[in-house]
Amino acid sequence: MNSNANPVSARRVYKLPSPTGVALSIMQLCEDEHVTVGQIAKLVQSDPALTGRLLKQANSLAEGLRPVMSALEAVNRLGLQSVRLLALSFSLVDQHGRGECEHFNYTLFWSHALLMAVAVKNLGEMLKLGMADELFSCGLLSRVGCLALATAYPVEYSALMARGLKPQELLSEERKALDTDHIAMTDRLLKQWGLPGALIEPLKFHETPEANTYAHGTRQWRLVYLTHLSLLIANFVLHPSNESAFHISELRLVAGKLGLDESEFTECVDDLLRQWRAWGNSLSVQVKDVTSFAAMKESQLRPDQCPETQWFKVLVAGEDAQMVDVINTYLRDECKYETLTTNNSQDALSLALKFKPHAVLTQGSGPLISSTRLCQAIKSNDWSQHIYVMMLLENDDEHHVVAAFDAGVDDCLPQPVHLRCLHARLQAQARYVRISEAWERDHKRLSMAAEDLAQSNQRLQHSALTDPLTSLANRRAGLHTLAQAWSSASRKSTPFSVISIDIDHFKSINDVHGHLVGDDVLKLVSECLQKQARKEDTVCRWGGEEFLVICPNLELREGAYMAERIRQAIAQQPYTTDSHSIYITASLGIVTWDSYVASIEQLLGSVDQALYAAKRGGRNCVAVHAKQQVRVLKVA
Ligand SMILES: Nc1nc2c(ncn2[C@@H]2O[C@H](COP(=O)(O)OP(=O)(O)OP(=O)(O)O)[C@@H](O)[C@H]2O)c(=O)[nH]1
Repeated sequence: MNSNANPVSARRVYKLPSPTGVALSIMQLCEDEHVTVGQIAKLVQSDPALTGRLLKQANSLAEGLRPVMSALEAVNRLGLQSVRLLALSFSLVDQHGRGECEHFNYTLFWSHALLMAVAVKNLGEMLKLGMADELFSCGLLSRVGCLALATAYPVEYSALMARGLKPQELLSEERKALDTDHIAMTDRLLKQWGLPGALIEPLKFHETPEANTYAHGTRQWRLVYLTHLSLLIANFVLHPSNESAFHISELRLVAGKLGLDESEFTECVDDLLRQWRAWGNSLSVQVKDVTSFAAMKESQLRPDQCPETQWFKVLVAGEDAQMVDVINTYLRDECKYETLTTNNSQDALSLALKFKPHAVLTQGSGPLISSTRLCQAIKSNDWSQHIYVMMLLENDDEHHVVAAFDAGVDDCLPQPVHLRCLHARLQAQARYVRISEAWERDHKRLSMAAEDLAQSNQRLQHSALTDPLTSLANRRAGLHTLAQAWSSASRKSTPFSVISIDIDHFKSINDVHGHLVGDDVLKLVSECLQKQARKEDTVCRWGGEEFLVICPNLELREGAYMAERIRQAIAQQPYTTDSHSIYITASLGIVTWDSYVASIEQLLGSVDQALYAAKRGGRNCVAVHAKQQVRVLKVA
């Protein structure tokens, strides 16, 4: 495809945030595998601001160590990879403090990014999830995709920003408008700049942690929640809202998921707020003067700081300018609502789209049809149908009232409007909005808790039935499978075979090479068994160095072949280290269900007898228990 055909993608090629000057030279020099610390330190020295910031970083990491005083010492202490990432990060902060994208708030972006940087670093270090400088850069650049979109598409992105989208709407709107989104852009840039892949991947889920597919509790999973928690902290500090109570409980919930208790978490947040302010001074990034997390929580929750109605937004649309003005002044000054007005009902819908009011007052003094149309339009859109629409009727006769309700209004008031009546009705609606928002929050919290519970139940169930060393089914799960196979075989009179495998002289492997090697040998044998088993077979660790393979629909003859194949596979796959190989063999017993076998215990007793016969027969061989007799099949 001709790239010029799409001006947006053409611009993308060269207009992205990138390091310049000394930082760029450092990044280029670091690509040379023979570069020395001295060469990098010399470059660092040529930029006094960078030297100062690296010294600060090097000294902050080294509690109790002698303070470093020179660029060379700082580079030595931090390491080349850290210096590279920090130089990149600082350069981006310096270069992109402002830009062309009119409605993109560059100051807020960096303030937020810096708070995320310190949060990811501090919490990540506390949770032992990575190296401090890598975590810092990862946090700082975790949303660099937003800056990239503002840089690459200043006009289009400015239009998106002007719409005041909710965070959860931003991604899809970016994709619609730009055919990409900030998460994809962040991913692309971080890969290009060489941040560690192990940090970049989990970062993709920092806004939507519930979408991650990592196993619960793994490092990757914890990194997802670490970056999500850092995002919540930064949002809480920098975007206080009337939903503070909800955000605080969300913060607690996520901190709890990461195993942080309340006081530990509060202390850590206070500490990172202090460091955020210090970094703000050093990087000339504007930060908020926040004293402590506890104080913030309190002030955000104090009713006098957040009047009960300040959050409630009303759009007043009507052609009678004087009346609109009177109503607006009353709602804004007396009722403390956030208001917006228009005298043109044609504009009202597009204004509603931007302003996202909780209520729309439409005045029917002009042709009633325009108010009715506005109401129909509001009620027919997904995004606006929940908005409370009140029509102010010039004439409250039966015909007009019915027509208004037919159009979908939620309420009507006759003119002249009694302002206190209007207020009372809007108050009732505000209460309703509050209750439904609280219900949604509770619902979300409950679903999160239910999801947690379901996950921990799953984990419990899994660990109750799984051998932790080999991840095979354990004895308990094996017994359950045996019972199922037994009942199916008795019902349908179909055969099933059980093969018992015991590693030969395993004790001496432990004695000679140590238990860790012994463990590895057990894992190797279990992998080998899984490879040899059919899809419908169950391989389980029966105990110690003994395994059981339960094979439905397998007759004795085929079972004996399979046992022999297993024996050979184990014998042909030694455990190898750099210095030596350990040759492993196993003895195997096999029995097939037959109607003369009275119980599972008897079946297990028979397979045991076969196994001991194989051991007595010289090991590394298969013995069969059939027709009340035991026979060694083959001695290797
Ligand atoms: N490394 C390791 N060793 C284990 C584990 N479970 C059991 N063992 C060891 O397995 C060894 C089994 O030894 P024995 O029962 O004497 O059997 P063996 O040495 O294989 O001898 P034969 O079966 O007669 O060939 C013991 O030393 C146990 O301590 C485990 O999970 N890891």
